[in-house]
Parts: sequence; C-alpha cells; structure tokens
Amino acid sequence: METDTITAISTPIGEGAIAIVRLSGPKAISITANVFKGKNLGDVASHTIHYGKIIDPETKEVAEEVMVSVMRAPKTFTREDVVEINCHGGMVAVNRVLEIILSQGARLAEPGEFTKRAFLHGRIDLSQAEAVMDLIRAKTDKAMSVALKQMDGRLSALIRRLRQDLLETVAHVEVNIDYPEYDDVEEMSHDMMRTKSKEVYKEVVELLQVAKQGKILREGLATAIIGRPNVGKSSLMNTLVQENKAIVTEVPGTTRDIIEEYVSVRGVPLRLVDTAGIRETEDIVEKIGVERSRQVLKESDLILFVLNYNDVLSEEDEKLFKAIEGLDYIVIINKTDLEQKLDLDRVYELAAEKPIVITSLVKEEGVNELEEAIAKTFFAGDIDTGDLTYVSNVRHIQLLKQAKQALEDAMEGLELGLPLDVVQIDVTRTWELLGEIIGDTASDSLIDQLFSQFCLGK
Ligand SMILES: Nc1nc2c(c(=O)[nH]1)N(C=O)[C@@H](CNc1ccc(C(=O)N[C@@H](CCC(=O)O)C(=O)O)cc1)CN2
Ligand SMILES: Nc1nc2c(ncn2[C@@H]2O[C@H](COP(=O)(O)OP(=O)(O)OP(=O)(O)O)[C@@H](O)[C@H]2O)c(=O)[nH]1
Ligand SMILES: [Mg+2]
Repeated sequence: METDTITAISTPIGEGAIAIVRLSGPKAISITANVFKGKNLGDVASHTIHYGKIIDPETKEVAEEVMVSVMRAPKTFTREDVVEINCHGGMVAVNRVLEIILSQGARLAEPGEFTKRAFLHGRIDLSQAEAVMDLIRAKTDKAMSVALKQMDGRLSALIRRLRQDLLETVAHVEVNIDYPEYDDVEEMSHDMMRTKSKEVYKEVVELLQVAKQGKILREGLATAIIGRPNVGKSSLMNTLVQENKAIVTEVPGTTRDIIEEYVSVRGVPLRLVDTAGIRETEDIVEKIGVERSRQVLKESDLILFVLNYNDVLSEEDEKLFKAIEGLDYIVIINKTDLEQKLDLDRVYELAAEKPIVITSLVKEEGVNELEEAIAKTFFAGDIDTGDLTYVSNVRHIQLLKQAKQALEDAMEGLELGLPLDVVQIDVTRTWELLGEIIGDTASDSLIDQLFSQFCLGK
C-alpha cells in the first residue's frame, strides 16, 4: 500500500471565494498540525472543521487564515487520513499554503491520485472511478445523471452479477472434470452452460444496445450544419445556441473554419458544428475549410442540411444530397420570408423519408419544429435516464463487444457439441473481460493510464 502523504490544490485554478488544499496519507494530520496555529489537530475528533492560521515555518509569520477539516481513516474519500485546508480564493494564498505543506514532507499528487487511492483501497471500483471523471467533464444534466448512477455502482453491480453467474458454471464444469464418473453431472453442466451463456449474452447485448445513447449522453450527438454558402448555417447555429457565436454576414463564404458548441435541445445534448459552406471554390483558405467540412460529414451522428427557399436548387445541392445518402439528416428550408425560388417537389423527392423543416431564421419561425425533429430523430421523444443502466464509456463498450464475441464462441461450441472443458475457455474469457470493466482483472499499466487522465487534485 502507499505510504507517502500526497497533496494538491483540489479546486479550480483562478479566483474564487475559497480554495482547498487537500492532503491524504498517514502524515496528513501531523504535517498540517506542524504549521497550524489553533487547536492541536492531533487531538481533534474525526470529521470536524477548525479555524486557525497557517504559519510559515521559515519566517514564523502568518501565511494564511484558514478552516481545516480533519478526517481520519478509514471513513474518508481515500480511506486514508485526509485533511482539507480551506484557504481564501485567489492563487497566491493557496499556492503559498501548498508550498508550506510540501516543505513539511508531503509529495505533490499526480492527476487522479486521490481517486486512485480510493480505488486501490477498495472504496470504489474502476468503473466508479471512471464515473468520477465523467462527472467532472459532464456537459449536460443528462450526462451528469448517467455519471452519478455509474458512480453509485449500478453498472458495477450488474457486471458483478453476470460474472458470478459465469463463475458458477465454470465451477460446475470443474467438478465435472474432477468427478467424471457422475454422468448426470455432465448433462447438467451442458444445460447449465447453455442456459447461463444465453442469459448473460442477452444482458450484454442489451447493455450494448443502449450504449449508443449512453455515448451520446456523454459526448453529445455529433451534429453538423451543412449547406451551400449564405443559406443561413451560422444563423441556425446561433439560434440553437441562443448566442451570437458564429459570424453572420450577407457575404457568401463568411465561415472559414469549423465552429463547435455544446447545446441541449429538448434534453438531447448536441455537439453542434457549423461548417464552411460547401461549394467548389478557388479561394485557398476557404478551400481548406471546405475540405474539413467534408471530413466533419463523415464523423457526424446527425446532419442538419440547410437549403435556401429564395434560390433554385443547384447542382451543388443535389451533390450534397448524394453525399449524405444513408446518413441521418434533417432538411431545413430556410429564408421562407423571401420569395420562393426553390423547387419544393424536387426537394421532397430527394429527401424521401427524411424530416423536412421550414424556417425563417430572421423571423425566428420554425425553430420549435426543428428542435422537435432533432429530438425525434434519435430518441422517439425524450430520453429516459431513469431505468436503464447506460454504458457510456468507450473502454467499457469495447470490452462488452469482446465479451459478446466470446459468448458467441461459447454458444457455437455448445451447438457443435465440443467438450465442456473447451467451451469453458470462452466462458472464462468472458468472465475476465467483464472483470476488466470494474478493474478486477485490469493490469497496473491500464490503471495508471486511466487515472493519469484525471484532473489534478481529484
Ligand atoms: N470537501 C469536499 N467535498 C467533496 C469531496 C471532497 O473530497 N471534499 N468529494 C470528493 O470527490 C465529493 C464527495 N465524495 C465523497 C465520497 C466518499 C467520501 C467518504 O468519506 N466515504 C467513506 C465514508 C462515508 C461515510 O461517512 O459514511 C466511505 O465510503 O468509506 C467522502 C467524499 C464532493 N464533495
Ligand atoms: N431573409 C432571410 N435572411 C436570412 C435568413 N437566415 C439567414 N439570413 C441571412 O443570410 C445571410 C447569410 O447567413 P449566414 O448564417 O451567415 O449563412 P451561412 O450559411 O453561415 O454562410 P457561409 O458561412 O458564408 O457559408 C445573412 O445576411 C443572414 O442574416 C432568413 O431566414 N431569411
Ligand atoms: Mg456561416
């Protein structure tokens, strides 16, 4: 187990009312007590907070006026002794206190090291630790509620149950191999393995099915606004974001680069991308932008394709319809306040089954209908984060896919009548793969890598 005492500033860099220096480890309390003027922190009850001053050991002068929380192991965030020094906000004061604590023998924590200790001491498992990070990075309410549930151990509990089921069947097979004289055990093992594999398979498939939504909740639905120059793409972006993020002018080719913004539309988190108008162009700067727009298309979950009601359908528009064939898109016919020049019948024909929304962005008309259409495209209404266990983490999804494959191999083996000790290899592999999700069978290097992605001080 770790024996050194770590410390870090656990609040964001910048000005605030309060900033916290946190310590964890066997010397957390004695190190703080050495430089604290007030009650003797060595004597105070656990989980109490105390007013006092931090004294600079070199100059013997008061460095900061603070409140210090003392929390003794094991009922703490890390399961070690934890001290939190609440300083005045602003970087000078906290940095000064941190320097003093470091001079007394604490070591600066690595990113995620507090949470890593909580994991190493068994307070949380790996998927819960990852959820802590997801929570910090959550950009919408829904993403946050998914992370909170995972932190609570919902996914962990489900994975544990599936692993237990698999383990029981493996144990059964072992008995069978050790006592081959009992024929009925052989029969039972076969049936049991088939039944259990199927049961676990069903649950893994379900988890993967909702994973797509989980990923969207976490990262936002990648949504690209495309269309010819000057049709109103940046205006649409600004309307959805409810801010003037993108520059809008009457000059075609205004947007040169890609502008990205997070918005929540009817509970669906969007990672909205405004692109440069797509057309054949001579302008070299614009050309780079157009290239990148094409790239964005490929990486999008949803495309908002804007057309101009006040212009005839061009060859470029037809090309764009071709380019997005097979993708999820919504057609937006904008500038309906102006005279109609667009061949609507042709648009309906090209769009086929896809939703079409009529807007006048300058008059703010059709925006509700558009929001409705966006929400509907992905989730037939609003998304429910209540009942389902969402897997939203790419690492977890990868492992679940591999587990699904291993189970398919096992079931195929059973169909082919392979011996149980052969089929068992795939079942054991599934058990191991699921274990990696919660960190039971995760390697040290994986764990180091995962925790190093955390914020400093968490
Ligand atoms: N001041 C402060 N606020 C904070 C945190 C913190 O570390 N410090 N947290 C940091 O993320 C979050 C709270 N998370 C925490 C999770 C578990 C424990 C903890 O001590 N758990 C023990 C015992 C709980 C109990 O008393 O019942 C345990 O589970 O064994 C503490 C904080 C948010 N707010
Ligand atoms: N009349 C009318 N004008 C609009 C409407 N929506 C946008 N415009 C105007 O059309 C012009 C172009 O709008 P933008 O949003 O910059 O268009 P864009 O598609 O981003 O253009 P590029 O970035 O050049 O590709 C601006 O002058 C807008 O004010 C609308 O519904 N009706
Ligand atoms: Mg633009």
